[in-house]
Amino acid sequence: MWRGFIEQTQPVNSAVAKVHQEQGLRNILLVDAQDSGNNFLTRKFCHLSTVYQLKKYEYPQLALTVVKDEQLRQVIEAAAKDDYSKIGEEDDEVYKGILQGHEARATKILYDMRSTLSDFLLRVTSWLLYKLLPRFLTSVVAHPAQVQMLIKASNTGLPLIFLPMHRSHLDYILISFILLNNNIRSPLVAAGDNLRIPVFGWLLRGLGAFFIKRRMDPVQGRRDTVYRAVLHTYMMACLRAGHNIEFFIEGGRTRTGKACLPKGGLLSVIVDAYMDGTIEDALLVPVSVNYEKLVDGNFVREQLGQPKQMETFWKAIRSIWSVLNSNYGMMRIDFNQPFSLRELVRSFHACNKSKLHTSVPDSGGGGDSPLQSVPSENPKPIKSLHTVPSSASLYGTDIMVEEHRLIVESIARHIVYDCSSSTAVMSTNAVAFLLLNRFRNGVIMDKLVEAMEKLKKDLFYAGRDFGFTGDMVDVINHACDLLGPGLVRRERVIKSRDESVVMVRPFTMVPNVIELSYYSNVLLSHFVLDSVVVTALYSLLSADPNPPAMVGSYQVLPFTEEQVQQFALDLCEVLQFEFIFTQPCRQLETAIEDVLTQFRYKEILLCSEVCHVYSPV
Ligand SMILES: CCCCCCCCCCCCCCCC(=O)SCCNC(=O)CCNC(=O)[C@H](O)C(C)(C)COP(=O)(O)OP(=O)(O)OC[C@H]1O[C@@H](n2cnc3c(N)ncnc32)[C@H](O)[C@@H]1OP(=O)(O)O
Repeated sequence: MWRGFIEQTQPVNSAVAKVHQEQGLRNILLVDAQDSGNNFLTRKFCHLSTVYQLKKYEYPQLALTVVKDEQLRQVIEAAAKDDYSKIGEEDDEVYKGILQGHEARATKILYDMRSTLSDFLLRVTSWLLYKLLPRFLTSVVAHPAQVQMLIKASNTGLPLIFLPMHRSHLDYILISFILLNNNIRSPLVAAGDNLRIPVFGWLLRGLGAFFIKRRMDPVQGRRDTVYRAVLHTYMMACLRAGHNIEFFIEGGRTRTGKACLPKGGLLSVIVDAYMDGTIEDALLVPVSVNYEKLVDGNFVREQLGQPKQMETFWKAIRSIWSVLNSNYGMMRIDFNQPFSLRELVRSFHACNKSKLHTSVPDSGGGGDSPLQSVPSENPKPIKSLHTVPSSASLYGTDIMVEEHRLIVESIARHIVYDCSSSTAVMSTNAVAFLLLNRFRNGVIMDKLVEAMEKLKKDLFYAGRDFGFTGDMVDVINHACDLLGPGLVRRERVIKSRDESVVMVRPFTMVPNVIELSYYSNVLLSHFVLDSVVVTALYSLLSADPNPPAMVGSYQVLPFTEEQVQQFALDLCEVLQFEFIFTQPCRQLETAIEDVLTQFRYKEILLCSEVCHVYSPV
């Protein structure tokens, strides 16, 4: 029901509010009317008064500065000379014509790209969002301490570079909304130019979007140097002018629920800006976002191989209308500890010096992965995971040194790893994970409750945060309601004459499983290395023709820990384009050793002097 224009300050759902209180979180959709002063009007129109009182920032428009940039001019001239030399004619008029063509193109690229961020538009949109968001989200939850940390970071005067995981179109809206309402300068956000659609494109541009091509060089093998130079110069100018910047390092929304491998193009510009002294430092802020229910529908069509549908004005209107009339539960946003770019680069230099001496060159020509950027304690040949190298900077003409590429890639991977391991686990993630991986044939409610408690405990000890608390039966029912009867069904089954139990089952048709696994995959980052080690153990076991000897209820495994470790490393190499297994500043070998130690601690594996013994459970 439309809530009218008299403004709501009471929790929409008091049970939800209680959960937030317990976890020390804050629903940012609620405005404390008491803070707005005692005036009747400011209490009644607290949203209006909130947006009115926001800190005013200047958002300089930079198109003119960029057009006049000397380095950009040089790239344009170089491109014109290149084209002119291909014609093979000596005629100044022809050259002038080509040059003008390139200049006109650069100007058009720039005007299509630039943001027109406006303080007024931000305030109006913020007010509108206070009205609209509660219609389809029960809460948008952030940690006040994290917001305070951002305010402190923003007070340093350094540019903040927000690097969120991308799950939904709501991500960037809510990030800007939170920043704005906490008096932090709103960022310029890199948007794919597929979003430059009528009306919405204009609106997004005014709210901070700058539009980029999703593929730098649409024609394979031909570098679009002019485009690259415009983008590079524009971003440099933005940093110089004190703008904060945001971009989705994964390059698009995840279709599977698991983190995508990062893209280095825009990040390389930020690193360049520090390296060439344009900025003295920048604070990189990884941001994790998660939704109880995904607002953008599902990606099943695309997962089944059908092409992505283009964004259009009418499609956007239809989606907004359908979103406004549904319930998507809670959205959770976590701002992680900002990294100083200067510190990152310094520590990379320090670590990498010794690493470059200890590592063995990769035969595939891919260079060394930053996965091994910290040198081993006992220098031994390090297994290198292949990466696809870039040989030139985004600027298009500079040759990029290998170390620069490694720094960018290492930072990018670190950010994605941090974001995915600090993503709060929602009720829907936990329920989908258990139903798909443990109880595909269904499970009675009591057993599911037990499994949820155990999962929660395991994740808690591993340092994961949750988007749910309270009675587990309620949590499961809430998750099942949100997932909907198309994915999970609950039915009462007769257990004995006068006893019936609730059975929870996932639908196991392919499209339903794909959709459910989107929710479940949020937990992949937590289990992936364990799974690799277990797969290594089983593979070694099944490769042995003799049945394993038994000692009591334990099987004796005829191989050493080193063999398991080596096999696990090989598996990681196979899966390197699917997962980031550990932080780049940590050795993969160490991470695998830690998994084995955990297995011994949990008595999944027992260790004897000659071999390993493991419980078949
Ligand atoms: C009040 C509230 C208001 C609320 C309301 C606010 C809303 C207001 C905002 C709306 C905003 C919408 C936001 C939508 C969300 C998206 O649209 S997400 C999609 C768009 N964003 C992104 O993709 C960002 C991340 N992507 C990148 O950085 C990509 O690299 C690029 C720049 C798009 C290029 O991608 P690509 O063409 O696939 O090429 P890629 O392989 O990455 O490399 C390109 C070049 O980068 C350089 N490069 C790549 N890797 C490296 C490396 N490791 N080291 C150095 N250089 C490197 C090289 O020069 C490379 O060229 P080559 O050497 O390969 O020739």
